[in-house]
Amino acid sequence: MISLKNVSVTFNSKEQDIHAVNDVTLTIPKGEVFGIVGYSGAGKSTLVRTINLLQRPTAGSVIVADQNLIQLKPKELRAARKKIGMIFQHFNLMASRTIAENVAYPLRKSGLTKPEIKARVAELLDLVGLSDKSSAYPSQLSGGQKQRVAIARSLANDPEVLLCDEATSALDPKTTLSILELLKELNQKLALTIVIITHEMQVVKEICHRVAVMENGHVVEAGDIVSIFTEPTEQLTKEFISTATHTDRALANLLKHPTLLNLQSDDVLANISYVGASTSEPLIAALSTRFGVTTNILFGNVEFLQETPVGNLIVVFSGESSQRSKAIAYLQSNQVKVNLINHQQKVIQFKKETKAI
Ligand SMILES: Nc1ncnc2c1ncn2[C@@H]1O[C@H](COP(=O)(O)OP(=O)(O)OP(=O)(O)O)[C@@H](O)[C@H]1O
Repeated sequence: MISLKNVSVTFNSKEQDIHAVNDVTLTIPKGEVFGIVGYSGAGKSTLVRTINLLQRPTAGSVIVADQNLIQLKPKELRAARKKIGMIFQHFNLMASRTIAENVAYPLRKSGLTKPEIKARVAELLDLVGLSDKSSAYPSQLSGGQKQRVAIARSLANDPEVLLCDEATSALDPKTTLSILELLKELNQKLALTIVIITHEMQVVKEICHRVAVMENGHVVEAGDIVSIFTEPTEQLTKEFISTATHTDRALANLLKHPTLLNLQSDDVLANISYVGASTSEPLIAALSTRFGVTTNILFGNVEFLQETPVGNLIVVFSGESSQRSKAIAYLQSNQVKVNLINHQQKVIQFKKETKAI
């Protein structure tokens, strides 16, 4: 559906050239929800704006629905753009027009008659759950409702692609979830291809099939959501993931209060993680019966990524050293990853870090 090949965007200024996007190649198939994450300034907005040529790349090609947008004449490009909807962080609604008029706006040159436009607007407002707000004005709506109107408007011309530029960043967590639910529904109902840019891994985790991580204009890592969450290779990706799984924060809290850990000489602290149908419970029970090793779970986070369960636990293994090693090998042979945590070193490091702050 979308193919970006060696796309670069350079902004020239007197002082310096800014390489906002640097040689990015990405393919997004039809019907996929694709996330682009990165810190502020990574180049996400610039990259996503090349998909509808709001930003013309300095180099590379942009192919959407088998058309190379860069080679299109202005009239052809206008037609192609109708098939690419876009929503923004601040909704961009017209304050002086009603909700129905806002949604009808993209249809003004569609060739539809007035009654046809009215029917289409009613259908779109129904799709986003706002049929009762058609005569209201944007100022009378909550942020979540305004984003629903923006979504209805972006769908007016039946697009095949929807670009979402930080679409939930101005919303509270509950409203964010409801907008993500709506996007998920539209993706499934309309086979809409969705590209979401965000700095929140939580958003990616909720809705995306695949994700790309950006830094300094480059895509540093990309992959399906389960692989990225369970086997990230880049440090930046790991940082983003820990914000969504909360494991790092839990570990920091435990290290801040070593009495909570209360480790004995035969104890080891570890972070264990697993993917897929196997749950940790029977395996942990087996460590006790097979090896005489007890497992104390200090923190647990189990969630579903695209219907695949992914578990992350912080545990203390207690038992005789050689039995502990056998128990850990047993977990590993059952596809459970075990990372031993050198807690003394971590506590020293943690104390240094907090002093530095
Ligand atoms: N029109 C422009 N002219 C000059 N520099 C620009 C322009 N647009 C973006 N930039 C620069 O390009 C880089 C990437 O910006 P971009 O907005 O794409 O990042 P981002 O990852 O979307 O960040 P944010 O999440 O803060 O929007 C930044 O250094 C930015 O200052």
